[in-house]
Amino acid sequence: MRASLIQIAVNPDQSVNSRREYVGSLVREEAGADLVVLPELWPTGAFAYELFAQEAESLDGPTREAMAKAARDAGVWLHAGSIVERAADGTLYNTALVFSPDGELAATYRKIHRFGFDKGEAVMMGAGGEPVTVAHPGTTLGVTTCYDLRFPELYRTLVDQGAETLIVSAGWPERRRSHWTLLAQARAVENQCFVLAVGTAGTHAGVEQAGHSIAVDPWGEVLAEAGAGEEVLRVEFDPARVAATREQFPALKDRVLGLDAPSRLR
Ligand SMILES: O=C(O)CCC(=O)C(=O)O
Repeated sequence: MRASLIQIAVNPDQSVNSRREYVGSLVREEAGADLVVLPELWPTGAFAYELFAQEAESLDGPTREAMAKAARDAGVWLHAGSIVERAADGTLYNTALVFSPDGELAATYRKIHRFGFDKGEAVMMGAGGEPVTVAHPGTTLGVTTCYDLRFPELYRTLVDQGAETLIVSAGWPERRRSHWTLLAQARAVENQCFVLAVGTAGTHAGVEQAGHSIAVDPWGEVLAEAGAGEEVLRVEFDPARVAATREQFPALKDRVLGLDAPSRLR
């Protein structure tokens, strides 16, 4: 399985349309990959809150059109990062789009854990409520977005749904880069899954981005890690290692279920 993690900078001087063209051209260059993954909210930038309403689009909008075409042209499975989705009732969502190689929209995922506490997407967007897996022919994908990475119970749910490769599409700040790396490895180890975590580079809306997209194997070893700048991180892995790891070290079988705490502690 060959995966390409496209780590771009969200340059505020570039129009959203020209960024769509740019990202489409980067996806086309990955023809031959089995999976291409883009970061969270790359059309606007994850922290460019003032653009959310202005650039919100429906699931039939310009990003879907551009990314469907890029997936088709390249003949790849494409996790096209996320967009600010405007739903029919006007609610905004941080919604990830996954395309099959014929350009069909194979899945959408509305981010469940909204970031910002009392500002940003936490107040501007609705919360998704459905964990999403995708039956890629090589491996079952679990689809997650950025802040979700801090909530292990979501990943356990995805594992229960059959996920073997956990995708984290993000716009993670440099200030908490150590958490990013640590949590990506933790989610891989505890779930005995591959983790493909893709962030953005550069600075937008005054928030320096961590970059450092990372691919981790089911033993927690880092297969590849990007630097801080724009980069395409290419990684090859054998999805059969998930089953092999779970057989050799069957910790998932020792789970004790039913210990759930109240859903909100504060
Ligand atoms: O949890 C974090 O530190 C970063 C989360 C974030 O930036 C996001 O979800 O957009």
